[in-house]
Amino acid sequence: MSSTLPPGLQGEYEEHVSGGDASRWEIFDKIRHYTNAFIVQGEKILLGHKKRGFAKGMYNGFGGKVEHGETSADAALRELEEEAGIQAPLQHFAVLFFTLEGLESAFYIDIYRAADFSGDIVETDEMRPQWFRFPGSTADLPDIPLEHMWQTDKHWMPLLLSNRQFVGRADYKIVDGETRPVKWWIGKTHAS
Ligand SMILES: COc1nc(N)nc2c1ncn2[C@H]1C[C@H](O)[C@@H](COP(=O)(O)OP(=O)(O)OP(=O)(O)O)O1
Repeated sequence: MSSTLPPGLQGEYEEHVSGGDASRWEIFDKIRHYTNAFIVQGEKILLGHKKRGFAKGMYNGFGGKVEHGETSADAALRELEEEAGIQAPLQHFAVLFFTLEGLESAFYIDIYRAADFSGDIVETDEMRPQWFRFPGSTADLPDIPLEHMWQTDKHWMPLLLSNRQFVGRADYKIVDGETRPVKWWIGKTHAS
């Protein structure tokens, strides 16, 4: 099954969803390592509204570049504290690999997940944190704002919420002035 994985990914996964078969996978020279952390508690998930820089105006988990000399796990903890003011027992959960037309490096993103956290959630210069309810939940919270997230997030968000590990790749291009996925593949762990 691993032979079906797109370049940039490793492991044993079964196809969950794919698209854009008319395109070939983009070739990449350089990879930049990033993290992205999600607090998933009961039937709610904590997301941040990006206030500046890359992907300003979009919602995402909390994360950023892994700095020189730092492990991915250290970077995930640092970015969560810098962007949301909290500490959490983050567990490595998934890997996403993206190329974005116009950027020199591909993104290799370690996704982390935790159910608990400590500290007070605070708005920072970079992110405004907010809780959202799971699809189907009656909690008094807004729905996950998928229309203001990266377009491929809707394919793996159900796996994150249902605690199914996954890997995925998407190649994004500028089409009619909009950044859109032209080819994608998401794989999930085999059912036990
Ligand atoms: C293209 O698809 C993407 N989808 C999702 N869901 N997340 C993505 C995608 N591409 C990048 N990301 C994530 C990876 C990181 O968590 C952030 C980007 O981090 P940022 O550029 O803000 O990194 P910092 O180190 O915080 O940067 P500055 O210190 O320069 O602000 O998006």
